[in-house]
Amino acid sequence: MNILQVDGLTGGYSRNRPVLHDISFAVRPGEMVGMVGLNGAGKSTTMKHLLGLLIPHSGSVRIKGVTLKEQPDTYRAAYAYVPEHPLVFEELTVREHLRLTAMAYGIEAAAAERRVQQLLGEFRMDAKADVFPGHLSKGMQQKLMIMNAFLVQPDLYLIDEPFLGLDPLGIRSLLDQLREVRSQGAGILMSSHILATLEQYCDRYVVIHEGRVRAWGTLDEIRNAWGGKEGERLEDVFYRIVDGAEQS
Ligand SMILES: Nc1ncnc2c1ncn2[C@@H]1O[C@H](COP(=O)(O)OP(=O)(O)OP(=O)(O)O)[C@@H](O)[C@H]1O
Repeated sequence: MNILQVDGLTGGYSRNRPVLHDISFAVRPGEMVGMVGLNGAGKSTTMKHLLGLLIPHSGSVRIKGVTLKEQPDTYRAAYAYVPEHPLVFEELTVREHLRLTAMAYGIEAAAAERRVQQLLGEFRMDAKADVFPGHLSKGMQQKLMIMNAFLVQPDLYLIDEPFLGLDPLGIRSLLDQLREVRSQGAGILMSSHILATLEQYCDRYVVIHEGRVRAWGTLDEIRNAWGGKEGERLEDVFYRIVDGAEQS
């Protein structure tokens, strides 16, 4: 069973002006899917539907086989979300954020402390463990969001443009951790404009353009569908897809 299944999703911010049209794609357990598209293509709007912040006008979003309406607790407990812009509580330190997340997800205290320590080390945040977010750099705040997600160890990771604020070591740590959770069976959906990095890590791609899926599958499948040459890079295929769409 797919961990995430999006079928014919039409939606957006107002009923009479949908932003997304008939979006379909899926994420399997143990798979990383890259979501790509130009500014305004509909990636964040898609994410908001997956998070349950927007309600589909038609079509459906299933996580672990259930819609948010059918089983809200199962649906919400199955994913962790890393937003593009960090959302932090000003009055909680880094460690307190992580403890709060552990409590909210019912993670046993001793196990949570061990994981927190590991994550602080992995993301080079030991020295900042007892610091308030207002005293962290933007990239460090982003690391806090990322550590929260890995602490929960969900079945599905939803990650919005993670690379822009992170330093090269932070990016490496994120990708290493994602590889590890993927090998343990988690599904990952990651949106990004950094196509060269996505290409190194993702198993499949969904290309969104003007609110519609223009291409979906492995790089080979997408290349074949768009008449690409063998070995052509994601960036070049992407360029032809959106350029072709503009001209059609
Ligand atoms: N809160 C909102 N209310 C109404 N329309 C919105 C809102 N947020 C985004 N939109 C519109 O929805 C469309 C898709 O935007 P979205 O934010 O999903 O794009 P994106 O692919 O995430 O772009 P980017 O790469 O710039 O983050 C755009 O036309 C945008 O103007």
